[in-house]
Amino acid sequence: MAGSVLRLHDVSVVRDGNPVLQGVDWTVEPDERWVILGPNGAGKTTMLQVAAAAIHPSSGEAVVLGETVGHSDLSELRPLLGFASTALARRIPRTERVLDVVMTAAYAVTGRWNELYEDIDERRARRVLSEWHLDHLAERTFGSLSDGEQKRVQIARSVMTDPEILLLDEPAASLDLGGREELVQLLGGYASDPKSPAIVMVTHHVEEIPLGFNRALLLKDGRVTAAGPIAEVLTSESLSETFGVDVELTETEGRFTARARQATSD
Ligand SMILES: Nc1ncnc2c1ncn2[C@@H]1O[C@H](COP(=O)(O)OP(=O)(O)OP(=O)(O)O)[C@@H](O)[C@H]1O
Repeated sequence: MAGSVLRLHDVSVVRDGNPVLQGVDWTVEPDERWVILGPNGAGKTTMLQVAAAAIHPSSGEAVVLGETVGHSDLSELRPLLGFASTALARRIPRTERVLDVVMTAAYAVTGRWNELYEDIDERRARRVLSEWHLDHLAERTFGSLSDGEQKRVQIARSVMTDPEILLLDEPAASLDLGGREELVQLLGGYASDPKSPAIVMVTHHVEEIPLGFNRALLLKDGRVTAAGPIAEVLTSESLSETFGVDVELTETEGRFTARARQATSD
């Protein structure tokens, strides 16, 4: 689509009387891949929920894929918004066949089911499974997969409908080193493909930022402390300020690591 995929203008979200997001301005363009970082409770998941049009701003304006949230019927947009989170994954029946977990994402799009669609959807689901290194697991049940495999299935499901924006809430959480690296590598390949949609990923760890991610947004207490090109925004200083810890950030060949600096005694 032409134009921005997401535009937030002076967005605030109040929950239980508490400001969770305050005065957020943010624009996401189709070729951008964003990482959102910030301390626990900073409002990261809430940002994704606004971006997914799952919640309305308490004030300000959110425009998702050209439609203003709260002023338009967004049901037609749903298939164009890919979303993967642990909360969503909990709703997937453990006994469901992996192929069906991915393929059912398409039912919501077509809203119908006949042999022609079955064929097209199954072929697409198998192709998506293969892209996420899951083809050998297509006939297994979701509950029998490892955490890493389940995470990849969630992402495969969220890209099945060929979305225009992909929103990922902590996709590498709870993965061991091998699982994390496999996922980060696959996400890196996906993010680097110009045909891929805009991507927004929330994470707690800079180590989980895949190659190809080109924008970063830092949140603290519901406010954006920095947003823009990743090389400008992700610095030792900005992370230290946002997390309230004296942090040293290192970048090696496009991947990041962060650690707290040792306190020095005078
Ligand atoms: N449904 C809700 N009702 C009341 N408060 C909420 C609700 N959802 C979130 N909050 C509060 O809003 C704040 C931001 O929550 P959010 O989940 O967006 O933060 P986060 O940055 O994703 O946190 P974490 O890193 O811990 O996942 C928190 O203080 C949280 O307790």
